[in-house]
This record gives sequence, structure tokens and C-alpha cells, in this order.
Amino acid sequence: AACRAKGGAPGFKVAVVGAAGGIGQSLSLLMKMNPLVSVLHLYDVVNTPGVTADVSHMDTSAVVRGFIGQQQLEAALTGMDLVIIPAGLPRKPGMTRDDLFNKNAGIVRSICEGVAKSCPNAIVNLISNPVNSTVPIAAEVFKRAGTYCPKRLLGVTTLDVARANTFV
Ligand SMILES: NC(=O)C1=CN([C@@H]2O[C@H](COP(=O)(O)OP(=O)(O)OC[C@H]3O[C@@H](n4cnc5c(N)ncnc54)[C@H](O)[C@@H]3O)[C@@H](O)[C@H]2O)C=CC1
Ligand SMILES: O=C([O-])CC(=O)C(=O)O
Repeated sequence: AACRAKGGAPGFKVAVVGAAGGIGQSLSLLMKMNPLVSVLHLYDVVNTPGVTADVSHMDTSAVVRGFIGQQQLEAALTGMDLVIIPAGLPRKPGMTRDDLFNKNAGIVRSICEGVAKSCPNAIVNLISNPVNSTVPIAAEVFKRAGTYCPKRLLGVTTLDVARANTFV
């Protein structure tokens, strides 16, 4: 579903992958509010039509489009300047971050294979935990594809740094 914004403004084209989740929905709203963003693609494996409709109702200029399921990943990523990835499982009580690795490693790997194919020059911003392991996975996918550039691969580690400063 496309939104009513006319678009045409210069700016970044941004995809949020995992856009229907707890982090993804707030992040999508913030991106829609950001005047530097001209196009916003919201991708998830569930629930993106509703999230896209809600976010698109905000009266800012970014054009919002929703994409759902693996077969729409390529369309979601094509032409993007920035791909923000909060896709995957969060921890439940009693889980460690290591418990997330098996699931999230595979999810991040397949998304990054899509990035290498459809928007190889995009900046990739990983949020999915364990972020200290998902960033190296992304790096290996991009190296294998011949698209790796360390300046374009970032992980969101602020939370971990704040915790380390508090507890260590
Ligand atoms: N780096 C950081 O500072 C932070 C990292 N996180 C991490 O971010 C991730 C997401 O957290 P929440 O939003 O709370 O979880 P959530 O469960 O609310 O949302 C995750 C979303 O990812 C989607 N998803 C699953 N597989 C996918 C795939 N193959 N492609 C696209 N989307 C897929 C799910 O459908 C869901 O909508 C977790 O791994 C969590 O640990 C969360 C907060 C801070
Ligand atoms: O990053 C988050 O907010 C989720 C979390 O606390 C963890 O997985 O350690």
C-alpha cells in the first residue's frame, strides 16, 4: 500500500527490515518523521500492511510502501540508500543472547544476501541481537558477494556500551 504523500523531495531512501516488530514500528515512525527521508520501505514477514497504513497517515513528505514475505524482499530493498535491520527474535525471560544466535544469524544472513543483490551500495545498520555477532555475519556475507565496505556496515551498540559502563 502506498501512502498519499506526493514524494519527489530529495532525500534518503530507507528500508526498515523487521518493521512490524517492537523496535521496527517505533523506528518506522521516527523515519517517517525525519525530513531527510524521501522514501520509506517497510518490510517484515508478518503484519506490514497494517503498520504501513498507520505510518503512512502521518502528514510528512516521505512516501511509505509496505512489503511482506521473502518474495517481496528484493522489491523492498531495490534502490535503498540505507537499510535498518531490527528483524529477528528478542530475548525472553531466562534466555541469554547466545540463545538468539541460532535463529537470528540465519535471518540476518538471508537479509544481507538480499542487500548484496538488490542494494549493494546501501549503508546497513544492524540492530538484531547478538549484535556483536550479527555484524560479523553480515561482513562475511558481503565479502563473499564482493560488496563489503566497512564504512557502510554499522551495528547499534549504544545499549551494550551503556550497560558495560554501568555494570562492569
Ligand atoms: N542493538 C540494540 O540496541 C537492540 C537490539 N534489539 C534486538 O532487535 C531485535 C528485534 O527486537 P524486537 O523488535 O523487540 O522484537 P519483535 O519480536 O517485536 O520484532 C521482531 C520482528 O522481526 C520480524 N522478523 C522475523 N524474521 C524476519 C525475517 N526473516 N525478515 C524480516 N523480518 C523478520 C518479526 O516478524 C517481528 O516483527 C531483537 O533481536 C532484539 O534483541 C532490541 C533492542 C535494542
Ligand atoms: O537489546 C535489547 O534491548 C534486548 C536485550 O536486552 C537483550 O537482548 O539483551
